[in-house]
Amino acid sequence: MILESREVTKKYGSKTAVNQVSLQLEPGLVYAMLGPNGSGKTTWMKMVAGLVKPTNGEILYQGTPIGKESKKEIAYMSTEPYFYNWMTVSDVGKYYEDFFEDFSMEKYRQMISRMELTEDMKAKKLSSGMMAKLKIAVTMAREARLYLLDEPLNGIDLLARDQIMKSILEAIDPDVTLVVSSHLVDELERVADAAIFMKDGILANQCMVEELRINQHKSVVDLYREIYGHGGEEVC
Ligand SMILES: Nc1ncnc2c1ncn2[C@@H]1O[C@H](COP(=O)(O)OP(=O)(O)OP(=O)(O)O)[C@@H](O)[C@H]1O
Repeated sequence: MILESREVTKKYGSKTAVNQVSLQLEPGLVYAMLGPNGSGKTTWMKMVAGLVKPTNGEILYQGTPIGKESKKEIAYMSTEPYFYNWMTVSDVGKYYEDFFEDFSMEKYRQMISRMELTEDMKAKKLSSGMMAKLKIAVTMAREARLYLLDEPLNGIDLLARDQIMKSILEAIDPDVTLVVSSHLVDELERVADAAIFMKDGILANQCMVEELRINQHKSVVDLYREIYGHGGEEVC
């Protein structure tokens, strides 16, 4: 196990964004984190990244509470804007290199070229899809053990999405863990080993994609429809 979330709760005033979420992540697996808007995906990821403190419960990274050390090995890509307008793609790499010991400039250059970006492009002139690609490139250029990608496919066109997911998967070692949130359920299903379903801050369901297919003859999309369409009583 690489990460354990033990009855983790986050409250913002009277709003409970994440409600007693207990789950375990195994090394080498790709997790699809699914759920409608406001179901708590981002809040949970931010807590794992050490950016938001749980109100209750604890998160253990390799058996130790998350903190300064875990931040060195957990790479988080947020949905929020990242870069200063004046930066070029090359400046973004240098900026990250200064921040993260595990940042590999070589890996960054490879990711940039796969994303069809060039080093002299200015951040302020990038389209939203190109900006999304740059965020992925800079995040995946870290040699982390756990990557949390919050909606990485947002703003990226249909044909580029498959290529980008492929680049993300190729950028990691086989024992590395990836958690990807997205509303593009069927696209994530194609690459995910496991699915985590969040609903109103609660962990509504969790399953292995292959087991779901073999044992219940269902796809992740089918289960998604059951959980969010009819109350979520099904357990996989
Ligand atoms: N800083 C904050 N202050 C107050 N409420 C917040 C804050 N951040 C999140 N929330 C609330 O917590 C709930 C969960 O939000 P969160 O962003 O984690 O959901 P999400 O599943 O990532 O949604 P989306 O798919 O829209 O990104 C929402 O009701 C949201 O309004």
